[in-house]
Amino acid sequence: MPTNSGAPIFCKPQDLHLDEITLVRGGVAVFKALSLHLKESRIGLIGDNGAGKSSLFRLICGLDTPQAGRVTLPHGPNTVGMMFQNPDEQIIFPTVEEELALSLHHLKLSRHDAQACVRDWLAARHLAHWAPRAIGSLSQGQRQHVCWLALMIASHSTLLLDEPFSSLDLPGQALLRRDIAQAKEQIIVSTHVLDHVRHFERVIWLDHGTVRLDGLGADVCGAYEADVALRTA
Ligand SMILES: Nc1ncnc2c1ncn2[C@@H]1O[C@H](COP(=O)(O)OP(=O)(O)OP(=O)(O)O)[C@@H](O)[C@H]1O
Repeated sequence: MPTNSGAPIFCKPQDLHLDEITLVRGGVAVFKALSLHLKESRIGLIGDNGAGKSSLFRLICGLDTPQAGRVTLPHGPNTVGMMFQNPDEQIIFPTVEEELALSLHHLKLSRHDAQACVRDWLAARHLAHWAPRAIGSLSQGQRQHVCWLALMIASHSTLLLDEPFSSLDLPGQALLRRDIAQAKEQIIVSTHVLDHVRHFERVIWLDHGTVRLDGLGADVCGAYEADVALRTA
């Protein structure tokens, strides 16, 4: 049974390699010979709309296959979990406990036992009342939170979070920031709100499918802000 209580234990981060990736979507080349080595525990992904952030995530988790090049995940694709920009693209079950039970499929439990595990896990996080709730009765932000819970209860090595703060209220954003800080998994966050990644050890600025800048969060976020200020002056 996975837990997230107590002090964070950082396992060895994934060592993801993208080598000379070319990806075409809708007839347009999103990436041409893109190479990245992703090994840090916390990585931010920033850039304008259409820069390629979601496309990069889709490549890493195997939803898209590159036309050329290779994505290498040392521990296999099942160790990568993704939180979609739109929770409705991710959630498939009608209740919270059923949705979270899906994340435990690797334990090969009966449906009854998996849902009991989910209820215990939620109770340990003071969220027992969420278990029976119908997904249809949740707000967009609450559904986004369910998607995050579904990732946390699973046993992935790497979590890809595509604009995970976009629908969350201020308390929800603070709680997610705390969860991200404490999580043992490698986490890559795509966001337009730079303060969520400015403190990260690494931020990658994507610009029309290329890496414009790659380095310390504070440096890369500052450079992107300066560029945006110039372009919008
Ligand atoms: N389903 C699709 N079919 C064809 N082209 C797509 C599709 N989704 C995205 N694209 C194209 O791929 C490029 C990269 O889009 P992507 O969604 O990866 O950008 P993004 O950086 O995540 O943008 P945003 O900040 O708006 O979420 C864009 O040129 C976009 O038009």
